[in-house]
Formats: sequence, structure tokens, C-alpha cells
Amino acid sequence: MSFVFYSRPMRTVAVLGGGIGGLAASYYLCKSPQVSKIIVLESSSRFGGWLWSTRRSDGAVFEHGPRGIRPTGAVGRNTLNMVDDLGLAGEVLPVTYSHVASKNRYLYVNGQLHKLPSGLSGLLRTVPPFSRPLLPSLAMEILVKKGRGDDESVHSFISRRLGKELADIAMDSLCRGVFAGDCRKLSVRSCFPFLYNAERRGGSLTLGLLLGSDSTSVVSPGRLAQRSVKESWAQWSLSRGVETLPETITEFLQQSGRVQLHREAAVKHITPSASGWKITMEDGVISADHIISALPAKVLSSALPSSCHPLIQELQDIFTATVAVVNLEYDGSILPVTGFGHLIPSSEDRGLLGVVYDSVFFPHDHSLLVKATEAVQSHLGVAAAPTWSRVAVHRDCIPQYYQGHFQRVGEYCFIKKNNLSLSLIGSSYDGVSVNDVIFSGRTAVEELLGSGV
Ligand SMILES: Cc1cc2nc3c(=O)[nH]c(=O)nc-3n(C[C@H](O)[C@H](O)[C@H](O)COP(=O)(O)OP(=O)(O)OC[C@H]3O[C@@H](n4cnc5c(N)ncnc54)[C@H](O)[C@@H]3O)c2cc1C
Ligand SMILES: C=Cc1c2[nH]c(c1C)Cc1[nH]c(c(CCC(=O)O)c1C)Cc1[nH]c(c(C)c1CCC(=O)O)Cc1[nH]c(c(C)c1C=C)C2
Repeated sequence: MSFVFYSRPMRTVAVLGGGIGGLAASYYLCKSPQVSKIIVLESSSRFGGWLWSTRRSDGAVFEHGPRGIRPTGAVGRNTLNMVDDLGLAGEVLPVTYSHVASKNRYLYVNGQLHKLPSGLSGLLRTVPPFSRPLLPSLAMEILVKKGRGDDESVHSFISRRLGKELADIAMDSLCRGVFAGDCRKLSVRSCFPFLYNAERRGGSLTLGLLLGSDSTSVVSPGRLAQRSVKESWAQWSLSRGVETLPETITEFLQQSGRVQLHREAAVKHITPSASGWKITMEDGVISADHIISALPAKVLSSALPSSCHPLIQELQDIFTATVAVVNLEYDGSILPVTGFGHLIPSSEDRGLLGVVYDSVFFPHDHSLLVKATEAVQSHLGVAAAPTWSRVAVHRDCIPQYYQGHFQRVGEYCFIKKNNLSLSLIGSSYDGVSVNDVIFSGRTAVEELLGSGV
């Protein structure tokens, strides 16, 4: 196998996959004059991947993928800077910390909805479904010895530090709401790096979080990010739906004159060549000096040549979850409670993840609508029939960072060792949130061009 060494300016970069990761990488590439041509190859008929919104003619917006993006941290500021740069600031819909959707979050346990405790008084009292006040567990956490291993399941980590009940109920539910996954298999190091690092840094979560982050990535807040701090945003969305973001990036790329955007262009194989890479699609072959892959890990593994064997194996071992999102619309205000929604721990119902009061998750694609409607009826007492509904099954939509994921990702030094002109970005590797994926695109471009963007 021949590998590519960089001794000349970058001419053509191919970006594989036109989800938010691929589009973000193309946006950052476009900001640099060092790249003369950018080719984006997307297998489906639209760009945006899981950022997918239905806009009805009456103005109603239904999200089938992400519905809320967090403004905090370097990755949150980075996305807001991009949103501002794209001229979308006027379309941002913020949800502040004082909003009812931030304050009222529920768990559905033992057949009942329970509001999660908030504030000091909530932590001092016993609040069902928990059997004792949470504050003593948080205070005693300081005395718990630091873990010794280099990774641990989320469940084992939280049980050890905060007790089994919090792991069984709270963390189990959270892992289902964010990873559609099983906290007994998911890695704390890869899924919740701020918790893992807090223990390593401070010996305990409390001290580690007080000491602050040791993150080296600095992103200065632009106007919109500054506004988010001033107005205490907990999360934000866009008035015409989250899909407005990939749509606007696509327009920006089209207008740049340097980007070729190809829909219905499924990548079949990539092969190293003397001048870089040969990329084979169903109906043609293109050449590129560098590839940024924003494909799901398994899809990339099947496109790589067999000579990339250790990398192929590691990519294949990254599992993904399939979920269904059911959007239901009802006439009038029928909900007995107000708030963000409720999560359901696996002990209550393995097949239901939660309800965001307009979306529900199920593992089987039969009778999804019936099951969703029944859940809303039994959990929330809503007897009325929905006036509008939509069921979408998302195959392999969310990667599962199981224990040892950090080692698996470490194997990508195969790319460096062999001087492959290949960058891996997207949700398969280093964070599944929209912010993480956009930031992975930025980091790859900065590493490739050797400069900030
Ligand atoms: C239901 C759901 C709810 C979510 N909610 C939130 C949320 O509230 N907040 C949040 O921050 N995040 C949320 N996420 C996570 C976030 O949306 C995803 O992690 C993120 O969109 C992944 O982006 P990506 O570009 O890495 O991957 P993808 O969106 O999967 O993009 C990959 C692209 O590659 C294309 N492709 C596949 N095979 C080929 C091929 N052979 N050739 C060319 N192209 C190919 C695909 O069509 C796709 O467009 C949610 C995810 C889901 C599924
Ligand atoms: C239908 C399945 C999914 C639901 N959400 C996701 C999937 C796969 C994925 C997801 N949700 C959130 C994030 C971003 C996390 C981040 O780091 O910013 C991702 C990748 C946000 C989120 N959604 C829920 C919670 C508790 C969070 C964490 C952020 C926050 O606290 O605001 C809850 C939730 N998500 C889903 C449901 C049905 C649900 C229930 C209330 C859908």
C-alpha cells in the first residue's frame, strides 16, 4: 500500500458524508484559501443527516432528530459563532434556565411521573422516586476513593461514587435520553468525559468540578455566544427547525464557488493512489489529495481497502443504536404537566426511552404509532386521539461508546503511523452532540491546514 506524504499545497479535499459533520468541515475548509477545491459526497437526496425537520404549511415544525443544542463550553460557543456567521442569529429560539422547560424535567417510575428535584430544598428532602435525600450522597461523594482503572461503565462509576439508586434511575434514564443506550455498557470516559476527568483531577466529582475543566480548547465567544451567557440560555433551537442549520451551510458552500456538492453519490471504495486517493462511487471515480470522512464508522470500514486492516476492525467494533421517533400532535393544551418531557429508566420499560411531549422512542417498527399514543395516554392521562402523527425509524443513528472506546479511537494512530491523508470526524468518535460533531469538523480542518480557522 502506498501512503501519501504532504510536500505540496492542498488542492482537492473530498468530504465523505453530508451530515452536519461533513458540512461543518466543508464550511471550515471554505474559510481557508489553502484549499482550491472541496468535493462533498452524500449518498442520500438531502444534506443534513439526522438534522431533519418537517415544516407544515400552517407554520408548525416537527423535529425528527435533534431539537435542542446546548450553548455552553468551547463546543457550544463554537456552534453559536458559526450560526452568527451564517446570519442565523435572528432565527435562534433560546430556552433560558428560568423557563419551565428547563426547570421541570420528569422521570416515569413505578407507573407515575416524578418531577426531578431542583434547588437546595429539593436536594435536602426525600423526593420520590428516590428513597433518600440526594444532598448527603453528594456530600459523602468527596470521601469515596478515586477509581483505579482507565475506563469503567457509566453505571459502575455512578454506583461507586453516588450510590446504586442514582445509577439505576437517574443515570440509566439520562443515557437513554442522550445515547439511546445502556449505562451498564456505555463508557464513562467517552460518554461523560467531564465526570471522568473531574474524578481524576480532584479525586472526587465535587472537587474536580469545582477545580474546573483542564480543557485546552479555547473558543472566544462571539456576539451570539455572549448573548447566550447574558440571557442564561440552557439550550437553543431555530424557528424554522434545526434543519435550517445544514440548509444554510449548504447555501453558503454553494455561493463560495469552490465547493462541489453531490447528492445521491454513495461512496463505495476509497483507494490510496500516488497522488492521494481514488474515490469510487456507483457511477464514477474522483481523485482527491485528502479525505475527510464524516461517514458513520461502519460505512467507512466497508469502503477502506483490506490493507487498512487494523483500522477496519476498530471501526467495525463501534456499534450503533436504532431508534424510532414518533411525532404526535393533539388539539388544544392537553398535557397535565408542563416541562421538557419525561425519561423512562430501563427497569420501567425497555422499549420506551422517553417523551419530549411530542416525540417518543421505540425499538420495533410495528404498531409504533399505537404504542406512542398508548404511552401518552397511560403516562400523561391524555385520552384524546392525536390529530397529526409521523413515525420515523432511524436505523443506526446513534453510536454507542462502549467501555474501551478511547482505546479503539486510539488505534487511529494507524492513520498517523502510515501517513494516511485521511481525517475521521462525526459522531462515531469523540462526542455525539451536534456541537461535538461540528467541533470535530473544525479540529480536523485545523490539523490538516496547520492553522486556526
Ligand atoms: C433522534 C435523535 C435525536 C437527537 N437529539 C439531539 C439533540 O437534541 N441535541 C444534540 O446535540 N444532538 C442530538 N442528536 C445527535 C446528533 O443529531 C447526531 O449525533 C449528529 O447529527 C450526527 O452527525 P454526523 O454528521 O456525524 O452524522 P450523520 O448525520 O449520520 O451524517 C452522515 C451522512 O453520511 C451519509 N452517508 C452514509 N453512507 C454514505 C456513503 N456510503 N456515501 C456518502 N454518504 C454517506 C448519510 O446519508 C449522512 O447524511 C440526536 C440524534 C438523533 C438520531
Ligand atoms: C429518540 C432518541 C434520542 C433522543 N435524544 C437523543 C436520541 C438518540 C440524542 C440526544 N439528546 C440530547 C443530546 C445532546 C447531549 C449534549 O451533550 O448536548 C443528544 C445526542 C439532548 C437531551 N435529550 C434529553 C436529555 C436529558 C438531553 C441532555 C441535555 C439536556 O439535559 O437538555 C432527553 C430526551 N431525549 C430524547 C427523549 C425522548 C428524551 C426524553 C425526555 C430523544
